[in-house]
Amino acid sequence: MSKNLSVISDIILDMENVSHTYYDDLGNHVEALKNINLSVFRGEFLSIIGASGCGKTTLLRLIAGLEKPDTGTLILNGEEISEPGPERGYVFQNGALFQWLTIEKNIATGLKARGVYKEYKDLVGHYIELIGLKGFEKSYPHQISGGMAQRVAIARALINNPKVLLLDEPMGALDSFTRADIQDKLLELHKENNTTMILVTHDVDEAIYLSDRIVIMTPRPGKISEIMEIRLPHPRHRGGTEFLEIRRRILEKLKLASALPQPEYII
Ligand SMILES: Nc1ncnc2c1ncn2[C@@H]1O[C@H](COP(=O)(O)OP(=O)(O)OP(=O)(O)O)[C@@H](O)[C@H]1O
Repeated sequence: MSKNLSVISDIILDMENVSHTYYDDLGNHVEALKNINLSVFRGEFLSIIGASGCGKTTLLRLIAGLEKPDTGTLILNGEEISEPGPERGYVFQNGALFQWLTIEKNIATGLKARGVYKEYKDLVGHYIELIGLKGFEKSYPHQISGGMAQRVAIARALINNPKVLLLDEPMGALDSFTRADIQDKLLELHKENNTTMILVTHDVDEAIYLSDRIVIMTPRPGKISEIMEIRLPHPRHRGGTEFLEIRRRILEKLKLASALPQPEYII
C-alpha cells in the first residue's frame, strides 16, 4: 500500500534556508546549495534526484553532520544537527566495507563503536539473514559480489537502528538485476524498521519504484525545483501506465531543469 503523506504530520527532519558554499585555496567558490527548505516525514522514503553537481551529496552530508551549513538550520527530532550521530546511518556509493574484517565483523562494527556489542550481538545474525547472506558470515569483502557488499553496507548502517538512513547512490555501480534485488531488499527493510530513508540517485525508475516523495534539484546554485508525491501502491510495476506517466513527467522536468540558457551573440 502507498502511504498517504497528508495524514503523516510527524516531521522528523526540518531544513530551513540551508545554504552551503565550498571555497578552494585559490579563492574560487561553488554555491553547492542555496536556500533549501525541506521537511522530511517520519518513516517516509524520500529520493533526491537531479543533474550532476546540483548538491545532492552535499545535502546528505549536511544531514549526516559531516558538513555545516553557512546559513540556515537542520533540525532532527527537535535538535539542531551539529555533528554525526548514531541516529543517522550513512551508506556510501561504494559500500566502503572494511576489507580486513569478515562480513559479520563488518556488520558488528556499529555496535562495537557504540559499546553495545555484548547486549545486541544476536542482531548480527538477524541482519545477515535479512539481507540474504546466511552462509557468508566468515567471508571477506573481496570474496563476495558488489551487490552482496552493498547489502552488507546497508545492514551495517541499519544495525544501529538509525532514525534516518542516508543512502548516497548505493546502487549506482551495480548491474540492473542486482540493483532491482537491492531495491526490493531496501523496501523490505524499510517496512520492517519504519526507518526514514533518504536516497540520492540518478535513476528515475529507482526513485519512482521506491519513494513516497521525489525531490528534484537543479544546479548552480543547487536548489529544489520541485517535490513530487508518488501515490502508487506497492509493489509498483515499472511498466505500468501510471509509472511510465510519472517517469515521463520527471524526465521532462529534469530536461527543463538542466537546459542551459541560450548564448547571446552580439554582432
Ligand atoms: N569538497 C568540495 N570542494 C569544492 N567543491 C565541492 C566539494 N564537494 C562538492 N563540490 C562542488 O559542489 C557542487 C555540488 O556537489 P555535490 O557532490 O553535492 O553534487 P551532486 O549533485 O551530489 O553531484 P553528483 O551527482 O555528480 O554526485 C559541485 O559543483 C561540486 O563540484
